[in-house]
Amino acid sequence: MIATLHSVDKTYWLGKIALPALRNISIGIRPDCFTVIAGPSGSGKSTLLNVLGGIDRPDRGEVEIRGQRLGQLDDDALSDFRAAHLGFVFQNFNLLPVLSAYENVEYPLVLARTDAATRRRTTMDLLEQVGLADKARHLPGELSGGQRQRVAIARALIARPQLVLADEPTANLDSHTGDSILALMREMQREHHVSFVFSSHDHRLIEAADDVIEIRDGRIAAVRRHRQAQTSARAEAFA
Ligand SMILES: Nc1ncnc2c1ncn2[C@@H]1O[C@H](COP(=O)(O)OP(=O)(O)OP(=O)(O)O)[C@@H](O)[C@H]1O
Repeated sequence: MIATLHSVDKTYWLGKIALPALRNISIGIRPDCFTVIAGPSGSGKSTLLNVLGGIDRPDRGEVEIRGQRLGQLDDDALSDFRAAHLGFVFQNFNLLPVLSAYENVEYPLVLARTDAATRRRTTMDLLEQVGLADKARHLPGELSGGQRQRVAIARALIARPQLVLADEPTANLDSHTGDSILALMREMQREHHVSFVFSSHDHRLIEAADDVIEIRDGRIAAVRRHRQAQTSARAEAFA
């Protein structure tokens, strides 16, 4: 498993009123797979992704990514860990409005102090892969929703993460654009050999997934694994 949650609880408090969002969640995310966290509105999908991605800390239990227990990291170390190993895609794209498409994609490499020649090559390469090489100089405000999400996907992949987390990435797109974003994410997942984990109630995303983790009222309702992980299939081929 590339990531695991062990007995995770998370409760929000509104004054003295407890709102349990995750209750005793234990799951494993397989490497090289496309996993969907599915469930109705309010079931805890976003909370689960935030805890998995180290954006929020659980009240109880442990999150482990590539053997690193996130609970053992202080806030600075956790933020460095996220930058080095995780990519994020959000439903509202979260691009920096004053930076061009190129600069938005390049930004994580600037933070990582990658040299200029590598930055340029990697950024242009990814913009090409997401079909936006000709829009490199455009600001997010000059791009369509689908194009903005393509920029966000390129940005999520640029630091070569092993795990990309996407919170309802097609929710703000029409169904045709959503389909093309889904196809792009699938292609990128296979090409870059990363694991993608999405939250969604979009049935097309759920059908396209290797693994579906269903969540209801903060609890795991079902786990369906549709495809043998590529890594284990490869391992068997060499056995
Ligand atoms: N910051 C917060 N403060 C208080 N309660 C919260 C907060 N964030 C989420 N919740 C509550 O926790 C529960 C789970 O919310 P969460 O956003 O994880 O669900 P979701 O499945 O992602 O929903 P949606 O599909 O509508 O985005 C809900 O009852 C929600 O009201």
